[in-house]
Amino acid sequence: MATPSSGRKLKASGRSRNDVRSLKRKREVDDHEALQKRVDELDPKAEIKQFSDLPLSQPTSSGLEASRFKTLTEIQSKSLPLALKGKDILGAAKTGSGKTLSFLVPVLENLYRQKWTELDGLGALIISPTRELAIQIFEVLRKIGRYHTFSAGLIIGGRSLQEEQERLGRMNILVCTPGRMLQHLDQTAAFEVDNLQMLVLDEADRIMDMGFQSAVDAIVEHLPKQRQTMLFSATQTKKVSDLARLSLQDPEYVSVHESATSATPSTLQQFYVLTPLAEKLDTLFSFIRSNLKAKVIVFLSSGKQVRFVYESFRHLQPGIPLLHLHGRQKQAARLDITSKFSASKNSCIFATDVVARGLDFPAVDWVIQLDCPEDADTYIHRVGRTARYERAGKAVLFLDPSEEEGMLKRLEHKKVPIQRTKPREKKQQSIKSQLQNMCFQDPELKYLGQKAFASYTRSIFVQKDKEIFKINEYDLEGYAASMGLPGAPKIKFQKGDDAKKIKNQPRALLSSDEDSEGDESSKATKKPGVRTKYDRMFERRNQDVLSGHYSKMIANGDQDQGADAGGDADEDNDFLSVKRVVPVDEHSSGEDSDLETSGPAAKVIPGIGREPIVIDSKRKEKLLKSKKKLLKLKEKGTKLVFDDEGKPHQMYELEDEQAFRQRGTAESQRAKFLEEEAARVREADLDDKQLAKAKKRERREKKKAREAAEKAGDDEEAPELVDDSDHQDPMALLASLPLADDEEGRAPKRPKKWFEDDSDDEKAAKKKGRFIEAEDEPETLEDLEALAADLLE
Ligand SMILES: Nc1ncnc2c1ncn2[C@@H]1O[C@H](COP(=O)(O)OP(=O)(O)OP(=O)(O)O)[C@@H](O)[C@H]1O
Repeated sequence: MATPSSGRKLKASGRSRNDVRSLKRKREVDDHEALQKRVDELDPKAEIKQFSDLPLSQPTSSGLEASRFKTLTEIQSKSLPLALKGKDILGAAKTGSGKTLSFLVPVLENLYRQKWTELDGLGALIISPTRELAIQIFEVLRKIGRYHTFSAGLIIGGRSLQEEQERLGRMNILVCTPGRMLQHLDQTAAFEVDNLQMLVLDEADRIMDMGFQSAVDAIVEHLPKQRQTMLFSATQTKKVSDLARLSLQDPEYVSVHESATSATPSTLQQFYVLTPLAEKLDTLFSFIRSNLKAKVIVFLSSGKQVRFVYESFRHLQPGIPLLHLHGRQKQAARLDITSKFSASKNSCIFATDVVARGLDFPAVDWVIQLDCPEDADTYIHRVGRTARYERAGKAVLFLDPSEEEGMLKRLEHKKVPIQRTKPREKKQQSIKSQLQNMCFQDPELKYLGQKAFASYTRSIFVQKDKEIFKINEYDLEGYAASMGLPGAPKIKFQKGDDAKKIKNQPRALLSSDEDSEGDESSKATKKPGVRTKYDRMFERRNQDVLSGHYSKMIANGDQDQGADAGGDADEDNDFLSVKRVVPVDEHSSGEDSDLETSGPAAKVIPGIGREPIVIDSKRKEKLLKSKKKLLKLKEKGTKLVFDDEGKPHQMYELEDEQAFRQRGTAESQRAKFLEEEAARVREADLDDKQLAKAKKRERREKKKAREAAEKAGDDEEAPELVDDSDHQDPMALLASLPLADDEEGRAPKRPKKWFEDDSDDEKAAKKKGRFIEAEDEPETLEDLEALAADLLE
């Protein structure tokens, strides 16, 4: 391709525009042919040291030069000649050793040599496991590819699908995350991949593992089989099944640390400290306090752990800027945080494994692994955030005594040199009481702590390597206390969960809104209720990591029911939950009463079922004093019966088994019970019948008397038939009312509406019929006798 300077020279010589164009084209053709020839002649085993010695196009060479890349790293020197020749590559090299250029340079070059244009569609697809890494790769591509005319795009979600769809059709090179890419392949009609020449998987072992398995397999299904495929990772494997899944053809395995004595950079110093679970927050805080001028990354096992440690340490103000990063933050916030950390000279970032792979933060001094990594590979990637590209760096792994033996064995097996160190006694300080205080005063922090505790315990429980992670050997009570919690929350475990599968699940599957800090389900289920000043406060304070937790706490008040539904379904997947045992009167006296201390004007109505209600204004107080309102909030009560001594009992209680057996076998007791009950029913039946008979007789007599009075035309005397005592007795009064068949007492007939059918009339007639039947139906022998006597009369 002609550079701007060559164009100016040609113009100056006075040739016509067409001449210039055809000359330019010829030169390009010559360039391409010469370049192809150089590549064909390139010895793949040649030890090339400089980029300038490689057969590279002018735009790529210029881009590398402008980015100040001159000398090749070992992995680049070994893999680039092969990759430029179009070979499939399995590349393995230590963290920070320059793998990114090992695949980006061939991507640019191989498309360039094929004279790829916009009309040719997608030529290369680069897949990364995380958004941050995809962004980073894209940035490097932009830097070294700045003189090329290819169009390149970043497909990582976080913006509207439609927006991405519109641009997708025009892209030559795409950097993407698996989930989003698959979404486009399935949904974007104009997106053609039939022409694809190259597929690259960065952090390939991670992309090929369980969490991404189905997405990656589905993506590969869409791609043409005839292509160049390159896999890179610091922990690359030669798993045959993976190679088959990606249909690699005679891949070249390029490994630069297989023969090395260590799998980690030689400039990295690695230590571990034995610190029981209950002391590790103290040790971490003491460490941070002693390294205020350093740039530190602290790895934790879950987003909730990250949030709790970040939030509580922030309150303790250790004297160094604190940041936190996890997969559930909004994309913009994540970008902001990564760039803040990159730019900072001294700061401490608490993070999940979302930053463990590939991220190239400059000049990180320390990598602390507060929670033990799930395996040695994760360890290697985490420590790889420091000591990058020949720089020095230090890493400390915190190990519970129960984890020591198992983890050291795994690290040794992976050629990780690590030595024990001890925290300085003098510098060790305890933050336990401060955390207790904070949790007591701040229910949100306590809630966050409980969630963090649960997620930590869960992460231990679901770990596959039981030689390292022995759940019963951790001092969980002590850990809860060290977090400032009033007790270890009860955790309900569900067996059969696969740690890696859950952990590695693409976010799109974990939550429908992969960017949202909170989860959709809780949004959807949140009922409109009384907005308290705390609600308003948290809406304003949406920068605070706790606000999401507060709203969940409110939305998911039935924690104590052990339900945990809706609340944290996003991350917990509901295979375990915090299960607080709340005594009946706890709200009034125990734990949650500290809600009261969180606002001077706030009151808490305790013990009305699911959650305390914070009242912050007189109007609301009045509102809630209404019995009707309270009844709505109340759970349905349980019916109790009281014995002679006034003790409450459930309606149905199981009696003492021994006493039951003493009374005979169940069968005999049943027979006896049936017999007794039958006798009782017979007796009651008799009484009922007699009563009914007496009433009927009375009614008949009254009717007769009334009829007699009517006949005599002496209507005024009729009421006299109802004596005084009858007025007191509602039954008697009812009996004096006109009967249903009595014309006078009948309600005036309603005019029939047009849309009415006759069924109502029929029903009424039937009803009437039944009523008359019931009135006159003889039930007993005495009834029949009375009826006969009536007839005879
Ligand atoms: N040839 C080179 N000359 C100078 N610097 C280089 C060269 N290659 C890479 N680097 C620099 O080295 C650092 C690490 O490179 P890169 O991120 O590619 O490492 P990596 O092997 O992919 O690491 P990880 O395994 O952690 O993903 C980057 O800052 C990059 O700019």
